[in-house]
Amino acid sequence: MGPNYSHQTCLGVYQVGTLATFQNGLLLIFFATVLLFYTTSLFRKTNKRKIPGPGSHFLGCLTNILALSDKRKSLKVFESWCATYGPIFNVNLGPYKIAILNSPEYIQKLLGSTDMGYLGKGFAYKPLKPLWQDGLILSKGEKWKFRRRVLEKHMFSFKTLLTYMSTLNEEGDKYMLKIGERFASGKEEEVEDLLMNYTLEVVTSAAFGKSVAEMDSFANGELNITDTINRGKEIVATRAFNPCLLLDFIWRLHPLYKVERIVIQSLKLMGAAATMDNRVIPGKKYRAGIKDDLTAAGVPVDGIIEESLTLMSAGYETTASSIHFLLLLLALHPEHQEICRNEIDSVFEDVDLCPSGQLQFRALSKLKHMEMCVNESLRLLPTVFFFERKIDTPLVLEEDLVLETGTEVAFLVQGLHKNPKYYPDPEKFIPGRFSEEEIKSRSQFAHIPFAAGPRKCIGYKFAMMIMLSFSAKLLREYVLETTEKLDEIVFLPNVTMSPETPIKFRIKKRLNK
Ligand code: HEM
Repeated sequence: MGPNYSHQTCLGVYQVGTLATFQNGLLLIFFATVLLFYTTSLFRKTNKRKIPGPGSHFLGCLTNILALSDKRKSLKVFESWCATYGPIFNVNLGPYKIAILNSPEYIQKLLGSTDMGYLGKGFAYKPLKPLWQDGLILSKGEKWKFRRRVLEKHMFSFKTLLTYMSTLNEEGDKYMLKIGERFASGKEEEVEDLLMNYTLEVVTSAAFGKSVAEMDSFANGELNITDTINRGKEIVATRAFNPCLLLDFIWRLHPLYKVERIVIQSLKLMGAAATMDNRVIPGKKYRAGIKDDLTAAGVPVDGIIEESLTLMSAGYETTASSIHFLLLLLALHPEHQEICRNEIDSVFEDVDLCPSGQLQFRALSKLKHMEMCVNESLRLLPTVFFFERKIDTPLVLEEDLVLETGTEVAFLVQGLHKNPKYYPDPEKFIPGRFSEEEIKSRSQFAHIPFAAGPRKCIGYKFAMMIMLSFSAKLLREYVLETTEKLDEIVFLPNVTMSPETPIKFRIKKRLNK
């Protein structure tokens, strides 16, 4: 062997004999292959930690679609996935693979970032597009940024929010009377339709300076806003939960496709009515609405229509359902109702905070227990139970855990909100979880009923004002009771979370005021 190994280089042994050269060549190839395999597997390990989840086995796509096929059970399935799979997991819905972020730390990395690559919406919003067009919820990039800035400045600034108090008082008082009439017999009744009409009224007044009746008169009585939006919801929920129906050629064969055409026509009427100038009636003062401000900012008529439809659809039903769930939880917890009522009484009896029974903006900040109850009810029963992004910039969660560009990333809000690490005894209604100290001790990304970060709900402060002022007026006048049991109510994933059957209340006039 001696003479053949006489020439050595730093890279290895240079052979003179042919056989030796061949053998060593094989060895070299072998080692190179091992090295390549090792480094690529290392590379894979550093960049693609295996993400667990119900969709990670080879039949995942089928089992996940089947698991969600029964709408009565789907919200519970979401919750059980969140409880089982930890801070991140994959769900596989046919052509769509979705990474679910299920820990405040990971959620903060995406929602807390201002990177425009994290602000785009994913496949689940496709059914909304024909209805809401390219309004704020669906738009992205510079268009979204500009419209968001204009709407924040004109519709949701502190100064503008203050002006909504008069509508909240006026409409609130009107609906207290309607509630009194509905429940006068002492029988159990539903209240959801009244809440929907009330929030529709306050949102249209704020956004367009018009009442619902005025909007309808502009459309020559052809418009039923509630029906239009309810049918729209049915269409969106049907498509969103059946990935096949997201394919346009299949959707066109579905019976609801024809209904969608009618809903689109009706929405066009609604958008047009929202943007019409108010009739001049001597002595009548209108709110300005967003039209003039958006026009002045250079938004074209089509843009004003799409933003009007978006604000109305996004704002009224979410808020009505959130009040509905709050009333349910207060009816189930008379002890908290009573604490709220004491607090409300002291506000109503203060002539500065509530002159002539009209709640002032700063009165709302005194309703501390009420606000904790609102936050706790949004934790337990978050109306918007799901939202999603499609990322255009890689998202580094850990050194070895990176979500690539193009990944669909979703948030299952109720599952996150029931993590015992952040909310011990998560099924219980404990408003004290939202005391100032408790809030400070927890990541703000552990409570996301309005999402979070730059694309957080633009109307959340307005929604809080509506919820607080309405429930304060209600508890001042009435006592809420129910024979419902929370764990027996089936909630459906109808775009927003809705009870399968109407929730019944007994709302009695208060005797000890
Ligand atoms: C309790 C009531 C409400 C809840 C729970 C709620 C929840 C949410 C959530 C979770 C998002 C984020 C959705 C996503 O990222 O896809 C959102 C966005 C939005 N919400 Fe709300 N919302 C409420 C009330 C309102 C109100 C009163 C308005 C307006 C009048 C409104 C208008 C909007 C708009 C325009 C967006 C899109 C913001 C953007 O993408 O920049 N919402 N809302």
